[in-house]
Amino acid sequence: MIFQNTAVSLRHKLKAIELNESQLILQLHNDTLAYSWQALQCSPQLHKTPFSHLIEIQLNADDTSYKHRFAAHSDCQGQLDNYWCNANKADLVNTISKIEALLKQSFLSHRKWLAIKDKVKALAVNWLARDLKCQLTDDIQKALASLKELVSWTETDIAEFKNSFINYKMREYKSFFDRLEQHPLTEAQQRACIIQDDRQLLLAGAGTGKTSVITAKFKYLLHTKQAKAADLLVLAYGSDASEELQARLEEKDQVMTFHSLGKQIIADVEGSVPKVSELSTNLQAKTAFIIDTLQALYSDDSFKQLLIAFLRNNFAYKFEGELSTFLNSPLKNKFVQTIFMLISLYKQAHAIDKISELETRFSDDLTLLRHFLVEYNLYLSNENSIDFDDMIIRARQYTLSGQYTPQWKFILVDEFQDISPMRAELVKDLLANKSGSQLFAVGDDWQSIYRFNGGDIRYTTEFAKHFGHATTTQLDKTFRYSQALLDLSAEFVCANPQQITKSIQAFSSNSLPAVKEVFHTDPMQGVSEAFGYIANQAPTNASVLILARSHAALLDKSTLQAIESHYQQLSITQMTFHAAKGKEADYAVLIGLDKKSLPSRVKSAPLVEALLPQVERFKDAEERRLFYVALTRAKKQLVLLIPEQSPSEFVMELNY
Ligand SMILES: Nc1ncnc2c1ncn2[C@@H]1O[C@H](COP(=O)(O)OP(=O)(O)OP(=O)(O)O)[C@@H](O)[C@H]1O
Repeated sequence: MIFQNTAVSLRHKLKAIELNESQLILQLHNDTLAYSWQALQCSPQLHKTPFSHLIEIQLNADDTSYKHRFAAHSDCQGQLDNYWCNANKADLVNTISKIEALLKQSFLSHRKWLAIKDKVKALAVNWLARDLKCQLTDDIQKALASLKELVSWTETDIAEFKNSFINYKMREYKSFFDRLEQHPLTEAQQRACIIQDDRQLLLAGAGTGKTSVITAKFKYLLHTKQAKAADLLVLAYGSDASEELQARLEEKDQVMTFHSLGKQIIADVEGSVPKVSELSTNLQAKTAFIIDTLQALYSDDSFKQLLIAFLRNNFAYKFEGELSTFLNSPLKNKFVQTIFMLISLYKQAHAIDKISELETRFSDDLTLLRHFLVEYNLYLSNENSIDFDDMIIRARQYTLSGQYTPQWKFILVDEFQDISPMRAELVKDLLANKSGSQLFAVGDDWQSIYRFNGGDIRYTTEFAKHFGHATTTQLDKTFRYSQALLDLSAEFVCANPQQITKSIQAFSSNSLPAVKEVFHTDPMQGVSEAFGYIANQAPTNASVLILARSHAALLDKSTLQAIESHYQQLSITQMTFHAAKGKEADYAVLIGLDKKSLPSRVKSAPLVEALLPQVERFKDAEERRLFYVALTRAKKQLVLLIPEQSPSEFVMELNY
């Protein structure tokens, strides 16, 4: 079809335009330009000017538009649109149907939406810039209606769409979610399984079923064929949690601690499982190493001065006699422990480039520490071994250098509130080196209690800042204890305004008061009164956890044995507040609740403090969370042994 220029003027460089199925041909006086319809960003547009027309052509290849003066035949625009639509409709219809399929197929993750948004934007430029002056076929009209809707989606529309997707999947997989665990999953638990954003944080409180959700999500991803077992990695904080998760999943190899993950990555690259140094596991070996190092270096006067200053500043120890005097003092063990802690923290801080900022403030202590580090590294290399920090450090190096290529599409991390910077960086590296991989972090900022091991609560409270755009949801029911215990423990922990507010309800009611107070003037009298009370009302085989802030505050072995043999109908275990994380029992008996012991204000060496994550502004923030952990272990009743003379300020603050 040819449209001749209807005006004759030198300003009109176009003689005619020719349209056929495949091309638009512009005949100029001295040239011919041919464009395939697909090369045109949108249908050429005729603009009416006072004396003529302009035909405007926009090429896909660049963003400039080309305009030619041309006096048009009246039907020219309709035909231009018609040819362009016919040639480009397959792209529109196919892209829109792919987008629709993508939206239905899996959860609308942030990355997926960004990709869809880009496509929608490009199509809108092509198709929606102006009304097309031709008859549109049904399939084009349908696709354009979808395009118009997608292009106008606001954040609220996206949220609504995601919500209806989740509701649809909850209906579709109802019987799966009902039968997955011993109990049907709650709506919040199901939602956490279905949501599959690139970065997802599930915030929970104590006893809200975090472990149930991790295992359920793992099984859901497999069941819905979004993942094969090899695509999934579950990371647990410690070996207890890892074993519990392994026990609940068939695909046991997919569950690891951070250390076993590091070990596996190293073994993969190096071809053999690395040997773990005895200095990491054996206290005697540690002590011998420190003594040997001290004896070897003590004759160096500068080392001696650094050591004397370190002991004075950190332990108020005055070096008066020989090295042997110090080595026979009770401080020796604490010194061994501190140096090993410093070696570990130094390595962790070094791995994330955090040492330089401490150089000036801790110049002497760092110099002393480096003496130990040199010897330590020599020891490990002679032994051809690594320590626990190396497992993560080396795994990161191999991942960053490309020697190791992670295969996991879905990384699920338990106890996220206690993740340390080095571990968080390893997770980031694994995600960055597997395109499209997703992170599901499950944590409870109210139970973050491992700062002394490098745990940094800010990875949870500022999750998106560290990991990028994220969907955060909460578990809203606790299955462990009554509303009364829930209220008092939540109020206590949230006295710190930095803790994230959560709305949690108790799943079941309990006829017993939340707390039984046992006031005492003598701790032993308190213990026997507490057990008398429990034995009176508890059914046979009721479980009891005796909990204390420190090992020193726990019952001595003979007292515990005496209680166990007196109350054989009860199943009694004792542990520290820290060790109780993740545990539950019918009754929790909290002991050692005196002013001096709780909150603990034991100070670490200043360099240790500086190497650990920043201290929170709120006073005793971590101690408060630790007490919250202890308060939330009891299913039936919490028994508080309160010294009449000097009760802990934490106990006085409880509102029941
Ligand atoms: N949907 C549910 N219905 C009934 N009980 C449930 C449900 N989900 C979990 N539970 C039960 O709740 C209890 C607590 O679960 P779990 O140990 O996973 O909690 P948690 O959030 O890890 O607790 P914590 O942080 O205190 O260790 C368990 O006994 C578990 O079986």
